[in-house]
Amino acid sequence: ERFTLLVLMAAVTVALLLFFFARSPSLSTVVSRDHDPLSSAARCLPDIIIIGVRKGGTRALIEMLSLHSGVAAAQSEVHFFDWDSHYQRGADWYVSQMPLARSGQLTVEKTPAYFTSARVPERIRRMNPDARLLLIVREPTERLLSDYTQVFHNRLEKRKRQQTLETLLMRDGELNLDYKALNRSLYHVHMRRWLDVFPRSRVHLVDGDALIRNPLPEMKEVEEFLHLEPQINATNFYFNQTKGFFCLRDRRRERCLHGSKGRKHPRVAPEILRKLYDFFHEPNQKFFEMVGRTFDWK
Ligand SMILES: Nc1ncnc2c1ncn2[C@@H]1O[C@H](COP(=O)(O)OS(=O)(=O)O)[C@@H](OP(=O)(O)O)[C@H]1O
Repeated sequence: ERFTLLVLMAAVTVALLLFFFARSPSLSTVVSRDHDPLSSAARCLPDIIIIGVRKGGTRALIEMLSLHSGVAAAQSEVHFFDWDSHYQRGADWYVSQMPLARSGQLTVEKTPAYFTSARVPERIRRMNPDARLLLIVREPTERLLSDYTQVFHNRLEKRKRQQTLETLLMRDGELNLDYKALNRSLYHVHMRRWLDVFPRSRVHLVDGDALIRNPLPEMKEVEEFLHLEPQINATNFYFNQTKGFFCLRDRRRERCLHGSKGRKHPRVAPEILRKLYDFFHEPNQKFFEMVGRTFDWK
């Protein structure tokens, strides 16, 4: 009788054990959940900052970079180093604006206004001298026209009075050097301040015109600069005929940039265009010399 009882108890125990293991996650699942990187996600200071240029393709760059599993990207422009009201809130506030990053992921934010803001390079250096900086540049006249178009649409939304490009750009038959959109395309003026503070090796230049035409080679260079495992590949991009731009694809979804990217630029009189190309020729050469590479600009 005692033997039967023992056999019965053993059978119940085995049944219970089988039932338990069938319903519970396997040991390997438990272990991997313990090490689930998501559980150790945290916000931290950015390792990478996309400093500009405005209208250079900064949104495309950060979106393309976030295709990489090793990158966590801030969604909106933080304006920490260029807006005093934000800067005064301190590093804790800055960190609170960053995305959750899993251990080993690099955090990136983009604020294109940093590039032309005089106090920013030193402020970044003080906070993180090891920050890696990405600067995406675009042919200066094209960038100026994109800048004008952006302001035009902002004013349209706010129902403000519009000004033609000619009124802003020309003064007494000459280019108006006080026009902000023109000044922002004088890359060497702004770059000087960055190179006074950061070694050239800390700043990687992305060719914004090339990124529009064919994003993959530019992104491979970015991966290399950031010492990221090569991951971004041709399947991450597809050309959208309607939009006229490359859109992005990852395991989760396909997406194009917002409609505010890729707007039609104003038609400009050929003689004004000529003036602009002539005007930018010398500053461009200075920029090329400063950064040690050339771009295929007019
Ligand atoms: N893939 C893709 N899709 C859409 N747009 C693209 C893409 N790659 C680069 N671009 C170019 O990005 C330009 C906008 O630059 P930014 O994102 O730096 O603008 S902003 O300063 O943040 O407002 C925007 O300028 P405009 O064409 O003048 O609108 C685009 O030409």
